[in-house]
Amino acid sequence: MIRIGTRDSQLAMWQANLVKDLLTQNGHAVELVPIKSEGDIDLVTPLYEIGVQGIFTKTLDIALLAGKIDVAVHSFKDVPTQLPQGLVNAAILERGPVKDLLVHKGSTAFLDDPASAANIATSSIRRKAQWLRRYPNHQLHNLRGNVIKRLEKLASENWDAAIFAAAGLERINVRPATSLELDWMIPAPAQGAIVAACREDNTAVRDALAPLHHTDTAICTTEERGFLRTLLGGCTTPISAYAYISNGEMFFEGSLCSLDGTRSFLTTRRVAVSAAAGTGHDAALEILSQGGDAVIQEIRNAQQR
Ligand SMILES: NCc1[nH]cc(CCC(=O)O)c1CC(=O)O
Repeated sequence: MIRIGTRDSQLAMWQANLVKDLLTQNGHAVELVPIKSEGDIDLVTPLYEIGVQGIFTKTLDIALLAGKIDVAVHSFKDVPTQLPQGLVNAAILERGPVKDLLVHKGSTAFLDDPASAANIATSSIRRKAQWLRRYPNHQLHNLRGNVIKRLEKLASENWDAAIFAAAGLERINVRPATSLELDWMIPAPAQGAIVAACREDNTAVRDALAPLHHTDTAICTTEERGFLRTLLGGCTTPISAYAYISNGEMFFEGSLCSLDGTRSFLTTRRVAVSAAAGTGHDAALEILSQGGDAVIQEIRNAQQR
């Protein structure tokens, strides 16, 4: 029996059920194990020694390390670039919707006029920075919680719109008709991809997960996360990256924005898939050498306050 741990948000359940269905189709016996909260899990080893990071992923990672579950399913964009010791990303599933969406309330006139005023909700500093760069006069508001809570909050507030990952809304079938894709906004590294992690030494589960691995998605998200790792590491950051593969080539774009959106760096790469490894790292070094290092220092200082 393969035990898949899942948190109880609708998106987490959807993702865990996808992995369950795929494993079941391959003849495995699978059960879902609800993981309540960090407080419920007793562990002898202190967290800082395990090296678990990642606000959305650590509860499941701890359950994996404690042997309470065999598989943890995560939104790959929530997974720190530095994995806890003893765990592996055994399968990176084929990517779903990648882009960010604007959920609005019927009117989007404020999008066409750069001098317009509007109230836009998002707690992501990546989305804030890119938005302010394009619409410097708009007012941004914090909006936290799971997808359903955020949609409810948007409806109850006097805001014009809020920004969501397309994957989060479309997978659980709650994308409102009043929404549009932000084709100009570069997504978070690994947005729209799902990863199934397990213990490094659990060869039976690694073998079971191997057929779920999607090579092109893995190549692209590895470079996106490499870009993030070289620039800053695992914190939430105004760092975006997106890569896709077409006709044997990988097209990569990565950007870094200052928190207020006034300065931004963009770099693009086009490489043969066979030479993709290191593209994200290389792109990050270019941005650092062109003045991005000063922006990164500002972000670090702001996060220490
Ligand atoms: N930050 C939380 C989070 N982690 C993954 C998703 C959506 C699914 C995905 O991008 O894979 C979301 C919600 C959002 O950003 O709106």
